[in-house]
Amino acid sequence: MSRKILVLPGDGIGPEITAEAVRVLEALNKEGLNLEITTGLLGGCAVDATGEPYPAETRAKAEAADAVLLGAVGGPQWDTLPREQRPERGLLGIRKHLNLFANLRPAILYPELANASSLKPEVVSGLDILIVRELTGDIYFGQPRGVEERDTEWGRQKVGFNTMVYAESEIRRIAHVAFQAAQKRGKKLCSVDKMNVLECTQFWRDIFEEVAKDYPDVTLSHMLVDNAAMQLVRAPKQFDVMVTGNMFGDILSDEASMLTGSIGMLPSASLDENNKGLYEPSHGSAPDIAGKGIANPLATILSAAMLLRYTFGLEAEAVRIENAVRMVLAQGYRTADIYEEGTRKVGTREMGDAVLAAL
Ligand SMILES: NC(=O)c1ccc[n+]([C@@H]2O[C@H](COP(=O)([O-])OP(=O)(O)OC[C@H]3O[C@@H](n4cnc5c(N)ncnc54)[C@H](O)[C@@H]3O)[C@@H](O)[C@H]2O)c1
Ligand SMILES: CC(C)[C@H](C(=O)O)[C@@H](O)C(=O)O
Ligand SMILES: [Mg+2]
Repeated sequence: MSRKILVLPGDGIGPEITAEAVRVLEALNKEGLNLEITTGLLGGCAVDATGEPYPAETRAKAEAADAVLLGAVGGPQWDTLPREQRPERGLLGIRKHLNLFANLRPAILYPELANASSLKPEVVSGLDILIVRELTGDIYFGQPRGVEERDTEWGRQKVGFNTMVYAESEIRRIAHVAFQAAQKRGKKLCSVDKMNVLECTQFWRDIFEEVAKDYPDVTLSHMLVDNAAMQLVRAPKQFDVMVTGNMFGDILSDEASMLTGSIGMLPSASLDENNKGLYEPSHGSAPDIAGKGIANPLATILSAAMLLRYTFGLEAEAVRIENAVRMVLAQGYRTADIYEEGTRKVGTREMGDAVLAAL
């Protein structure tokens, strides 16, 4: 049986960075992994071609695939479209459609990038955090949402609103993913919420306390999100696995990426209950550098490693890719975002070449 991978390059730097990850997968495929790689449209490029950010053809391809590798979607040229047609809706659409509720975002500092980190080397050296972000609930999807005219305490006027909502079953299933991840790592889980203000997240905390009884070997702690944002830059190594809702996870994972040197280093896996997954760098389409051939492809290449690990159980091949990335960093190859004096500045394609050579 072939292993079916759907590649969705998307917009901006998406096609440039996925091309390098696909070259890595194809190189390994020559050794008989039986990967069957097809491509499709998601995001702004899909809107331009079909009028929809997540067209029916892509939905069918996504259903048929075992795993999806995504570049990134979005860009200013689509920001003024009606909301339903914006590229980001395509991304939210595929996450919801495939039930990809568990988003794993590992923030690992490679020793060679200690000086590229936003923090002092002694504060970050050896950093290895896993952020588990719930991905298909929260204020991102909650109803009601919109803009409408209402009577308010300041008179009748237009009001914008979104709703933060989590069902008990949604909290339980992400809690199990997080506790099990913690069991495999340092047996320490920090759940991040805003229970001092938001009922929804008090409920989140209460459910986590209940689920904790199933995992007596894991130490559960709780932290308010504002403090967590501060602690991440003060003393990030206090964390091992962090778990939080969709919106807080979005923000904290971008913050954590800078501890690793660049957002161009942070891969991610978005999984359903059966390890069908979508794999993508945590960053966006970077319109400011798109088409210049200078984007860092390593987050996408590392996402391809996660794809082999989580969807196909190909641990040895995943480790090979990760070791190749370590090797190119040790050899001094740097894209502009992680460049420092004394290293070799390369573009997207040359970085891909270096990873292939290291493989
Ligand atoms: N998963 C996704 O598809 C995704 C994620 C985030 C943002 N977006 C979309 O991307 C567009 C741009 O968003 P943004 O500017 O806020 O965030 P962004 O992550 O695209 O860019 C933020 C900054 O990081 C830099 N950067 C990002 N990836 C890089 C890489 N691989 N190598 C080097 N530098 C990199 C960019 O040049 C920019 O300066 C928006 O339309 C947004 O909605 C998509
Ligand atoms: C583009 C956007 C919808 C997306 C999100 O907020 O989830 C992105 O920021 C991410 O982190 O994957
Ligand atoms: Mg984000």
